Amino acid sequence: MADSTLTSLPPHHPQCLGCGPDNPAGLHLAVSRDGDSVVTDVTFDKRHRGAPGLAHGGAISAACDDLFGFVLYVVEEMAVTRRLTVDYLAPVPLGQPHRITAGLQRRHGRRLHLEATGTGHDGITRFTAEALFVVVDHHHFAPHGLEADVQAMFTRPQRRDRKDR
Ligand SMILES: CCCCCCCCCCCC(=O)SCCNC(=O)CCNC(=O)[C@H](O)C(C)(C)COP(=O)(O)OP(=O)(O)OC[C@H]1O[C@@H](n2cnc3c(N)ncnc32)[C@H](O)[C@@H]1OP(=O)(O)O
Repeated sequence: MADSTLTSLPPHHPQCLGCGPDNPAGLHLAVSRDGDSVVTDVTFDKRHRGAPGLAHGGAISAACDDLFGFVLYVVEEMAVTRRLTVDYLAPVPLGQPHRITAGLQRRHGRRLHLEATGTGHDGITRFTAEALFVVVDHHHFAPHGLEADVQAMFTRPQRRDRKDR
């Protein structure tokens, strides 16, 4: 991504499956904010193979889910996935970059309705996704992780946004 209007966002945490730089099995998504949307350019490779030469649907789903987790930086709420739906419109070839764009479609109380679109650099939209996230507080995470990590996650959006693209 080299667009000048984008603001890069920090990973959820270093070991996150979607965006963690230290997760050897991760997708290593680099995510930026573009207004009220978030974007990432993902290139699936042989680790993400489903059918020969094509990305596994679960890998595509994971990329969408994690990107939805970055809309939370825009909404400035912590929330988790309650429901995720992916429409696989066309096979996604390995080795070809796809830009996924996600944003908030509407909010009802704790319910955040999110939507995403994945389009190849050839202009073909190959998948779309919708999700229901439910707003939670730090008690949701605290029993399962280090308290410091949880607190960092809650304060990071405001502290670590940076303009560098
Ligand atoms: C270190 C930090 C790292 C943080 C790192 C963050 C990384 C982000 C990564 C991407 C995101 C993920 O993968 S998250 C991981 C995968 N997801 C999870 O593990 C979540 C597991 N599920 C849960 O914990 C729970 O079900 C919750 C918290 C989602 C919701 O439980 P709850 O709090 O009891 O809420 P509940 O009453 O059931 O539902 C809330 C509201 O939603 C409505 N609702 C519920 N289901 C539906 C539905 N299918 N369609 C419509 N509406 C629904 C209910 O009617 C209610 O409306 P009303 O009464 O309010 O009107």
